[in-house]
Amino acid sequence: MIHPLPPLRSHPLITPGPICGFPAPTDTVTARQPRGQERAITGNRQTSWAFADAFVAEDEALRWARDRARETGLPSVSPGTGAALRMLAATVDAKAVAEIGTGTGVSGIHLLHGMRPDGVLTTVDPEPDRQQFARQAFRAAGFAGNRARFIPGRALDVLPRLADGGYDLVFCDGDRTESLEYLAESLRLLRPGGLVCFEGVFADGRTVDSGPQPVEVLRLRDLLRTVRESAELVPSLVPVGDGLLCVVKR
Ligand SMILES: C[S@@+](CC[C@H](N)C(=O)[O-])C[C@H]1O[C@@H](n2cnc3c(N)ncnc32)[C@H](O)[C@@H]1O
Repeated sequence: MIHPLPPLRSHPLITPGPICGFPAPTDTVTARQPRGQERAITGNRQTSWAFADAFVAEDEALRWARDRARETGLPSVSPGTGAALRMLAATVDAKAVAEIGTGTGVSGIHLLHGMRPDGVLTTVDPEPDRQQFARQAFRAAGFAGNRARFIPGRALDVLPRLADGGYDLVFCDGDRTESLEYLAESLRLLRPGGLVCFEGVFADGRTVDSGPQPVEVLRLRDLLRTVRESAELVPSLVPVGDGLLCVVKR
């Protein structure tokens, strides 16, 4: 006997009414003039971008960590970038993740959510006050103290002390002028099949701007060229947040 599927709305995980900011259903579509249509599509693209960035909801601990970052004028990963990091950590079944640039812990919480329940995040930042906020945020998010190892210091002083091939994922969100050095260190730290991600490679649009650019943008371009030309790497530049460069080490 075939049981008819229940209507979608009656599923316990699906709430009736507008969800995730979808517009209300409509029966009528008004024909538009071509120019109006172009404007609408451009507007829809921006709305789609904002929709994608807010697609995965953030909890109280993440909001707290974001507020601490905002108070100190520190950028943190966007919700969409956080969701991508969480998904990527889950995809590689990450047990060991290294993070450059702890900040107040926004990216760290997302990474920990995606990692295995016994996974450990090693996070490096020269500012102990920021790491202290991150420690509190991780606790508020429900992670046991042994899930994170906080190392105060600059990445290029600390990373050489970490084990070769011992990491599933490296997330780089520190000093953009050191991007190429972070790549070299990350490739040493990663196991084959591991993943390195770089936050902020669009540099607010300056990476593709033809005008004169600061050294951090020139280094980001060097990074992009290097990963694109390497036969050992599988790169993808994901247009989320301010640009997330993801690179798999074969
Ligand atoms: C953009 S914030 C990181 C935000 C964090 N990933 C988040 O989403 O919450 C950049 C951080 O990198 C740190 N930083 C700057 N230079 C660094 C270096 N050489 N090594 C490691 N971290 C560095 C800064 O102190 C700052 O906390």
